[in-house]
Amino acid sequence: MPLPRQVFIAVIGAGGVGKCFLSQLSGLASKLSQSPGTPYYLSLIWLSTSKKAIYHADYKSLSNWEAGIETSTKPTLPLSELCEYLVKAPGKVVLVDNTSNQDVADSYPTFLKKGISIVTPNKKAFSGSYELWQNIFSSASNGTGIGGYIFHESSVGAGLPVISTLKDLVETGDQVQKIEGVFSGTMSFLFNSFQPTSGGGGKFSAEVTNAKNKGYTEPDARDDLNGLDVARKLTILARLAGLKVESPTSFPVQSLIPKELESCSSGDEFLQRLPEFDDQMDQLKNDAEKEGKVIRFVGSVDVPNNKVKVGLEKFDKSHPIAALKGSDNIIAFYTKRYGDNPLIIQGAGAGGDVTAMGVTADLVKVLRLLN
Ligand SMILES: NC(=O)C1=CN([C@@H]2O[C@H](COP(=O)(O)OP(=O)(O)OC[C@H]3O[C@@H](n4cnc5c(N)ncnc54)[C@H](OP(=O)(O)O)[C@@H]3O)[C@@H](O)[C@H]2O)C=CC1
Ligand SMILES: N[C@@H](CC=O)C(=O)O
Ligand code: NA
Repeated sequence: MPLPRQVFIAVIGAGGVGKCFLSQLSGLASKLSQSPGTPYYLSLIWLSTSKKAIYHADYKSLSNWEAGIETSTKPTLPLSELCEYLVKAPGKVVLVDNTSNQDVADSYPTFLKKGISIVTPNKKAFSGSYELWQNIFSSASNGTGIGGYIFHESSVGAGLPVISTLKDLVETGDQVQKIEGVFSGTMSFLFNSFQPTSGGGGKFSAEVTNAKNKGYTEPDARDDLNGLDVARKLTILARLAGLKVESPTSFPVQSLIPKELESCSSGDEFLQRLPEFDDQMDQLKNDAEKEGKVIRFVGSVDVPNNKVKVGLEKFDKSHPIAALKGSDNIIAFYTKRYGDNPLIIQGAGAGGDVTAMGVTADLVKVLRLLN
């Protein structure tokens, strides 16, 4: 029987998602090490945050990473040096980007061209410029060339199988006509708690803080409230459906950031001042209530008409979108094959563990391909 091959794992980002991923990785690694005949075993060789890193020059596996990264005094390396370090590893490498950093995203083509595979929940790589999107996929192998593999399931709907489903629809020749629903765990949680269908609900600003504390928001919650997070997800889905969307700001996106707070210099200052605007949100809620409706933050991609939009809409209380709970997303694919009854995916759309699950599942897909 051939000896199992070592696959080296490098992780950038150890926040809410990163920590959950590392815990799932250790479960996966120990499961693999106990299964007879496994073709590979996993070694964590790199872990970094924005300032610090832990790694060994001789590619020895990292142990006790949690304390290690906490107490490390080693500065992180520039991305070009990280790439050089990983390229020289004595085996295949998978880079796991658990940041929301644009520079890391911009460097994917470089890593991929060197044969390093990537799995990530970072939306910025796939919703930045169309040129970056093309560069990433022309540098990747995904079955054809010599580059690394890339998967990004958790960049839309966290661990929910949204991207894999859309790819399956497109690759099997279905025609996607419309994709619509609730694409943000934060926005879902905010409106489900601020205006539940049963009445009552908390103050909008307090729910924003709750969403942040639960790990649903982007590192800066303004990236959720300005609609850009949903716009990024729709950009990704629209591109996968065949539309050449130039950027997440190339279509109408409604922002919930009050004008007066657009100039806040930090996310913390923004959260501190947000309660001053609770009355404005209450007004929207009361207006909807008078019509017997609730407000929810939704988005849609209309493929034949090449239209994408993101913003608030009112829904009857009996509508499935109105009845969502917690951080649930609901995503409906209207296609030629599915006709009037769309294919629907629903479930938690944010949170460390459910997001890390999509990343870990992508890692398993890469491992199968590396085999
Ligand atoms: N949270 C969720 O529910 C979901 C998140 N995602 C995506 O997952 C990613 C991570 O989110 P989350 O874990 O919540 O974010 P956090 O803010 O909790 O963690 C981000 C981590 O990335 C690190 N980081 C930031 N910039 C860099 C950099 N340039 N180099 C190295 N490390 C860096 C941070 O380090 P430091 O602490 O030093 O700043 C931190 O460890 C994001 O792209 C997000 O959009 C996707 C779906 C759902
Ligand atoms: N902030 C995002 C995280 C997942 O993509 C959200 O709330 O949906
Ligand atoms: Na997903």
